Amino acid sequence: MHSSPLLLEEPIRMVSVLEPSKPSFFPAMTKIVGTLGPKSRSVDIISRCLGAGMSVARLDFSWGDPEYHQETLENLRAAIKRTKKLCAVMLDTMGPELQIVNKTEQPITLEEDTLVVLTPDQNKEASSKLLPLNFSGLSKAIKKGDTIFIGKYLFTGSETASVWLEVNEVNGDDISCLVKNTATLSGPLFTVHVSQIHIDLPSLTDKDKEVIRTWGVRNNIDILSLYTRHAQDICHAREFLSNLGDIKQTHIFAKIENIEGLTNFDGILKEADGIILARGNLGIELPPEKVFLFQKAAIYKCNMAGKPVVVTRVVDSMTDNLRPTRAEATDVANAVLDGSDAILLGAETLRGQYPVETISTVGKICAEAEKVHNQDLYFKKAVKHVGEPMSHLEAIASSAVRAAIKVRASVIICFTSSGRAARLIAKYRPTMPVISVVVPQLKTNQLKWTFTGAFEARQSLIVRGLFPLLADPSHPAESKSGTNESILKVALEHGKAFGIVKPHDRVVVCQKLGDSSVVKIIELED
Ligand SMILES: Nc1ncnc2c1ncn2[C@@H]1O[C@H](COP(=O)(O)OP(=O)(O)O)[C@@H](O)[C@H]1O
Ligand SMILES: C=C(OP(=O)(O)O)C(=O)O
Ligand SMILES: [K+]
Ligand SMILES: [Mg+2]
Repeated sequence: MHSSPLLLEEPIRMVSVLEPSKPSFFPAMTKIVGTLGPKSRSVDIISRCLGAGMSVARLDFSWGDPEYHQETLENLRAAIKRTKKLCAVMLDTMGPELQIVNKTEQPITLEEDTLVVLTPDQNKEASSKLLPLNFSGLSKAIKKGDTIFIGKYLFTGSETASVWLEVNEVNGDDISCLVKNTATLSGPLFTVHVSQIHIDLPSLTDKDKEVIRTWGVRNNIDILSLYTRHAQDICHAREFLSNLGDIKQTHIFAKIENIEGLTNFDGILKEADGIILARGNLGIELPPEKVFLFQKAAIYKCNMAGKPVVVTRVVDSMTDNLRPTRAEATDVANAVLDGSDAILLGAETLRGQYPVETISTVGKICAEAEKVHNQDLYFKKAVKHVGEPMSHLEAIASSAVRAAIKVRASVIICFTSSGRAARLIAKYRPTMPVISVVVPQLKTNQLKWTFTGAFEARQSLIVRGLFPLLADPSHPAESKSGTNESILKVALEHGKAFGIVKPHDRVVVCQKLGDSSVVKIIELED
């Protein structure tokens, strides 16, 4: 891997640190995924989250029933209507996640140096002596001396409510463990992580399939987040989706949670539409001094492949605090400089006290980091990596970005149907927003005629720098004629309303005229 010595544009003027960041009407180029739950499911709060810059909502089926998530989703839809802001929907599966259900929800205190038994008998009640696990195969996969981590669902790492256990003895299906630190586990659900073992459960479990087949299909989900250990996991999930009508278009994001996913990363990246670096679990699995290395190596590979990459667990402490720690604030900026497309918030929005403030704080940090990202160096690396001869579309996309930077365009407008052209432009990390104008196409499945475009538009809401606009379906006939003038007008109006296009600005447009793809530079009047 070639790593970059210069992620920052240098030298940074020291006084720029003291210049207040301009209040921006426009969100950061880096996208924010918010997990919706108890503290973020009313129409009012979701509207404010959208206003603060959330562009993807994650509904996590590791927890909650379909009716609960449906209610949240209906509220999201109402908030989208109210705010007129687009938002994609991500369904997160449970996969082979190990969990302990605490039916009584009474807090459980585990004392250092005492013993606790993990049992697969889920009829038992959780207590400080016995913890019922949702998996019966663990005793066969584990041995004396292994380490087990148990945390609150969406553990943040900053709470004192996580516990480390050391396996003392395996007795049939039961595992007796030594408690390494005193902690009180609270809440209805705890996540269990065992380092470096293979959990013999499919990545897409029967429960996940049921949720996708019913809830996912009913709601036309845009993105599926899949616990991934192997490229085959993605292929299987895609095959499963292919038989489910419209959601065969759903993008599959591979969530890399453990060493298996890390080892098979290249193959997974080839098959997936995007990658989520689940640093919560990975951060436990890897030695602390190696976490940054995986992050940088993985993001680089995603960037060069032109596939979106999402980083999780950035501002855990904002679950209970209005300000992030310095380490967290710096970590967000570094994730942007490393090249991530989006930041995923978990506990912060799901059960945190400040979901809206967290989104806006993370957005502000991202925006500052984007300003000093060394685009020039990045661009050269990306072009070199592609090599020559380039495909036509790759040449067009990179030229559009280069031209836009050279003429200081305020925005790039890209016409696209499949979304491919817009994603390729984003790959070259333009410093200005890209309005991806998705032009609907009429298609039929022999039963009915429908327009494509809505999926494609929403799916770009997780890509750095892309701001989709779904063109009016009354336009597609015109797009065939290749002029698109009236759609372009709408896109410019949209840019003006957003505050990113002003009179006399230069704009780069990428579109097809007849059979040729063209990049043109236009100078606006007033
Ligand atoms: N409806 C459209 N009108 C004009 N140009 C378009 C349209 N859709 C795509 N293009 C242009 O065609 C080229 C291929 O884009 P791409 O997104 O790969 O389209 P698709 O895969 O849907 O044909 C790009 O230059 C893009 O800007
Ligand atoms: C996002 C993560 O996991 P989960 O799906 O459990 O929230 C993570 O581990 O970083
Ligand atoms: K999950
Ligand atoms: Mg996790």
